[in-house]
Amino acid sequence: MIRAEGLRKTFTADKETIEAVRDVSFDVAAGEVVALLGPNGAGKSTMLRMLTTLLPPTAGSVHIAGHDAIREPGRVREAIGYVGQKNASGENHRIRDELITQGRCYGLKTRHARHRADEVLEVLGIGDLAARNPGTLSGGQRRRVDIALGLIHNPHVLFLDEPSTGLDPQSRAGLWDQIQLLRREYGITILLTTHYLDEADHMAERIVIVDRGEVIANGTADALKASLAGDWMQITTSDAETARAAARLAGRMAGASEVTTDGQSVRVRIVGAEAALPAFLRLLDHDSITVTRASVGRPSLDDVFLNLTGRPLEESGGATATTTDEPIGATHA
Ligand SMILES: Nc1ncnc2c1ncn2[C@@H]1O[C@H](COP(=O)(O)OP(=O)(O)OP(=O)(O)O)[C@@H](O)[C@H]1O
Repeated sequence: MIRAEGLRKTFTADKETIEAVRDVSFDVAAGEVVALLGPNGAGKSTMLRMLTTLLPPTAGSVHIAGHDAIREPGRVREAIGYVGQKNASGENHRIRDELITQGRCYGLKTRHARHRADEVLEVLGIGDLAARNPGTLSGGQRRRVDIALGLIHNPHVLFLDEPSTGLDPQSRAGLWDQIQLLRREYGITILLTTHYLDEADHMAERIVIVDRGEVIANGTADALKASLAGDWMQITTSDAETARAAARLAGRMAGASEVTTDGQSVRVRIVGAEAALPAFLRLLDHDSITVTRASVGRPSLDDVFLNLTGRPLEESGGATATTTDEPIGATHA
């Protein structure tokens, strides 16, 4: 449904050349929800603007729903909805009227535009706001109006540029549910950009990680975590010296890639942590090391980004506030 091949964009500002997007290629299948995840300035918005015909690429090609975005921009615009970072609605018109006007701009007959306006308001859970002016809405409600505007002409593909930036956690969760519902109701293909790890993890079936204008990884969250970061196991001992002795044992285990201690605790990044933990506990027992707590867990997407780039997404201008490693089990000795 979406195909980008060898996409490049070079800007010139103050005699400086900025390679915002460098040789990017990826596909999105019909009905998929894919997130472009990367820190501020990674090139996500620039990619989206090229995919949606708003910006001509310096090189490369874009096909959406079988249409060439450079040669047939009109056909592409008919097939897509685009929700940018800024609010799309004005301040002073009633929401339903604004939706109908937008539908008319897309060539819908007035009756059809009214019907679609009611339908999208209902699907997005904002039917009761139809007569309100956008200026009176909360951030989360207003973002839903933006999405309603992007959906009015019943597009095959919806592009969302940072859909939940600036929203509180409750509004973000509500918006995610609505976007999932859209996909279930309409089978719509969705490509969103985000610098929130939890948004990519929660929303997307596949994640394309971008950094400095390039795609550095592409896969499901589970596959990226499994292949690029490894599971972890953690134990707590009686004191710091014992923890250091346990860490030395962990370092000798097959598949252990990173061993760290923090006071009485030892954390080990290891392939197949669930299977490795009993073996580790047996080694510790053999050396008479008492363990008071043991757990295993999966890495977060932040670990994936760190492994790929050598720096955490947060330091790179991404947001990790609500993301932590996911525990997959814990035992107490
Ligand atoms: N019109 C422009 N002129 C010059 N440079 C630009 C222009 N638009 C974007 N850039 C630069 O291109 C790079 C990529 O910007 P882009 O907005 O695509 O990143 P992003 O990943 O969407 O970031 P954010 O998450 O902050 O929105 C940045 O270095 C940016 O400063």
